[in-house]
Amino acid sequence: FFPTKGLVQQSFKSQIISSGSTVVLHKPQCATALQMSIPSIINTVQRPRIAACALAFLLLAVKVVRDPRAFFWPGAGVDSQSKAALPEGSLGCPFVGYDIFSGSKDYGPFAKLGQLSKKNGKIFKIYSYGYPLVSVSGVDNIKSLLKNEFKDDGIGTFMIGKQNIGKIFGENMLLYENNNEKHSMLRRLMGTAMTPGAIAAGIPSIQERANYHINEMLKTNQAVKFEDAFQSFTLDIAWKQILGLDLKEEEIPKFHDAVRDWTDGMLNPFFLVPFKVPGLEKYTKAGRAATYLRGKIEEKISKLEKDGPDSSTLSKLYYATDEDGTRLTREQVIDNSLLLIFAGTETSASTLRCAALFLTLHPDVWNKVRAEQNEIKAKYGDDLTSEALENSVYLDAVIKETLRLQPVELGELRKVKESVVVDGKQIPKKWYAFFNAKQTHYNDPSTYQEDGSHMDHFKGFKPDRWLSESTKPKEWMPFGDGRRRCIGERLGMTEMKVFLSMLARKVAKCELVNTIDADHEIVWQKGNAMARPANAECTLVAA
Ligand code: HEM
Repeated sequence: FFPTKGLVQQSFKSQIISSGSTVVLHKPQCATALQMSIPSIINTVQRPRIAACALAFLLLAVKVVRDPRAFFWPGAGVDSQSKAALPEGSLGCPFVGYDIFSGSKDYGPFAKLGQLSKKNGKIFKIYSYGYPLVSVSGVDNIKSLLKNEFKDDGIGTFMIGKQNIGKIFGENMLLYENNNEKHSMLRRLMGTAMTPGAIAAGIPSIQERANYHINEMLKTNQAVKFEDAFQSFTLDIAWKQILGLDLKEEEIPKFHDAVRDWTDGMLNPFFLVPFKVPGLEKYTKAGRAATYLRGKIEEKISKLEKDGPDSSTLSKLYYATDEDGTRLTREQVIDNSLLLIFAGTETSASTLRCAALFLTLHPDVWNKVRAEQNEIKAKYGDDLTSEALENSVYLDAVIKETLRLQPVELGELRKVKESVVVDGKQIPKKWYAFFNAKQTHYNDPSTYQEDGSHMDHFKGFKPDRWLSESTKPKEWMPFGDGRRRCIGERLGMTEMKVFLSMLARKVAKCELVNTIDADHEIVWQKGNAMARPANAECTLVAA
């Protein structure tokens, strides 16, 4: 009776007073008195409460009945104006959805997304981490979605959101620019660093770094880890080619660690908290790494101002000038140099690790790569040029086939500003859409096999399919599409080709040591942005 104790007494009192006599209440009488008084208690006290509860309940029931989806999966309301149906697929567990980021040993990152992609059609809906999402696959569907990018009633890029990034990530990065004009301007100016001529000028320094790492691997008699070699190689491209730094041998590991600490910080969801509070960033590893990297870029800009342009990407960004004389600001140069490191390192290193794995699993393919490189070397000499790389057609096919099997699985999330219809399916306003490259590759009619073997790493890796128009995959988009298509595609392809062509010239045989488990399956790392074989070690035999 706790909440109504006083009122029960009050009610008794009123009955006693109304009978006009003195009453001693014994226990049974007490119960009867209580029974008698319940209606009046309810009348006096509970009615407003019950009424409030009932009203709330009613409102809730109306909400659930009117749009159960929006209730159980907040944010997943439907645009009732649109006649198009929602995509197929289930939103998953109410309020929670699916953990699409979860990976597994036999699949790698995004195993859950992979499972859902296999189960559903080309366009399907899911709910994850509080967001209603639509996965879009198929080249035509993806083009149809992305053509709305940057329109006021179209789609914008979501990810973390520019306002949350702060000093550590850089507010001027192309990746977070959702303003149409600003994005176009940044891309035009940054594009000058990615032209065929600009990339060709960087080939000698990329080759020098590839040679260094391959020679280091060949020096040891032990098994070497792909991971170490490829990550160090792409991190070297970052300081040597992208930033154009002249690091002393002893400073190279410091630079590598700084990039790793900085990117680890950015990929950690908790990092955003300290970086929203100005000044706190310097107390974190990622913040200190960002300060070091910014310092290096500042030093290089001062050098460029003193000595004039050189062949680095940073120099191209610094001197890029638009037709109307617009140039990138100092902050734009710094932030976007960092972005190129962020976007280019992990992607190229992971793809190289997969390519090396597939080449070691397929000695026949490796031998063909070697035969081609021997011919190229005989024709163009030891020094790699853009011509030599362009004519390395089989090597090109190896990399494309690697990216067909292991593309970036989850494209950037785009928030849909006004409902769009793709292939007859509604993607409602305020939902998020992303392009699903792996499902696109899976469903490509020119490679499709009923048993799924066209995506199998053992049976499906066939670079030869790229050599003829009739067998060439038609649905291939590992670099995305539309206005945000990867700006570093040419540089990435060049880095990967340079490394693998030097490897093929210097190494006769690679044998895997640790990568395949007892069930003869490849073991994958689980928690990265791109698939990477775990424990990938091999022994190398020099050519
Ligand atoms: C194997 C190598 C690579 C792959 C598979 C890859 C893939 C991608 C993908 C899928 C996107 C997103 C496109 C979209 O959302 O529409 C992207 C964007 C981007 N990539 Fe790459 N990338 C690679 C290498 C590089 C390299 C080497 C760089 C630079 C040095 C780079 C810089 C960028 C940038 C700056 C963007 C954002 C473009 C924008 O928002 O306008 N990428 N990349």
